[in-house]
Amino acid sequence: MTDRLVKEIEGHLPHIPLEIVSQGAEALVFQTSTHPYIDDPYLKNQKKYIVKFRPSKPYRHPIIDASINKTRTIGEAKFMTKLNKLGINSPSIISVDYSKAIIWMEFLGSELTNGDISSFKNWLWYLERNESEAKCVDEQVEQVCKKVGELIGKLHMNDMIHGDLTSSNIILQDFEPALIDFGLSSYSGLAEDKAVDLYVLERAILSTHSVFSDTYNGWLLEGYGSIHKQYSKQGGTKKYAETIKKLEDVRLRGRKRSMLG
Ligand SMILES: Nc1ncnc2c1ncn2[C@@H]1O[C@H](COP(=O)(O)OP(=O)(O)OP(=O)(O)O)[C@@H](O)[C@H]1O
Repeated sequence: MTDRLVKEIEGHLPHIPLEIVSQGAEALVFQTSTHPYIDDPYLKNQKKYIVKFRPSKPYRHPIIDASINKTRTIGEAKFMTKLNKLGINSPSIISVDYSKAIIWMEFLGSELTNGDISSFKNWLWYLERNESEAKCVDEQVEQVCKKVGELIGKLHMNDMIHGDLTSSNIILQDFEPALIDFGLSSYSGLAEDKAVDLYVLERAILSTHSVFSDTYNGWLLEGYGSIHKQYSKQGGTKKYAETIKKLEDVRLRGRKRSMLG
């Protein structure tokens, strides 16, 4: 991390111990042991919190830059608040400072035995590297994949689109999946948008967990379908059929694009 970024975050949060977790194009993500108020006993992890900060971009006009960061922080925080309200597994928001582009949130997940965070991706990789083939497709993996599908089903039944569904944006907390990273999220009831969300995850699974991708993707869609069945009174069965039909179109477009290079 550059000195400029260190200074910027230290200026906003003096005396708060911050440990960098990730530096993306859009945001810096830190882990901290400090809760801004009084510790909340309902949070899954005590003494461990996440601070997501969108730093200023020196190549943008400062007023436009501040406005973009503020809008994106508000967008992400609102989306998370709605998820929290609907009971769709995701980090609880602890505090948001729109003008400083900071979201303080619940830390989800734990360390795998190799020290990596228990994202869906890291867990599947861990199994692939350390366990037998049978273990990579055992009942527990099936359950987790189906739960991931159910989670996305709930999201889509509420006309919410993640926008960046990858196996690293799904964190396992005691084998219960939760969604993170809503920087590209949006709201849409269109089957096309939901199909693209599913397609992004399908492609991510194919490229990151290629050996068992067909099995994993099959289970994910089973879970996705089962939630829609549960929501049949709200039109879930019809919505599922429309989204899956669109998913076939999106896959076809993807194949055509890759054939054309
Ligand atoms: N609530 C959380 N609990 C535990 N770890 C988290 C949490 N939020 C983020 N992380 C960790 O930080 C990493 C980066 O977070 P995130 O994906 O939100 O940032 P980003 O991709 O840089 O953001 P953006 O896509 O908005 O630019 C995640 O992959 C995960 O390892």
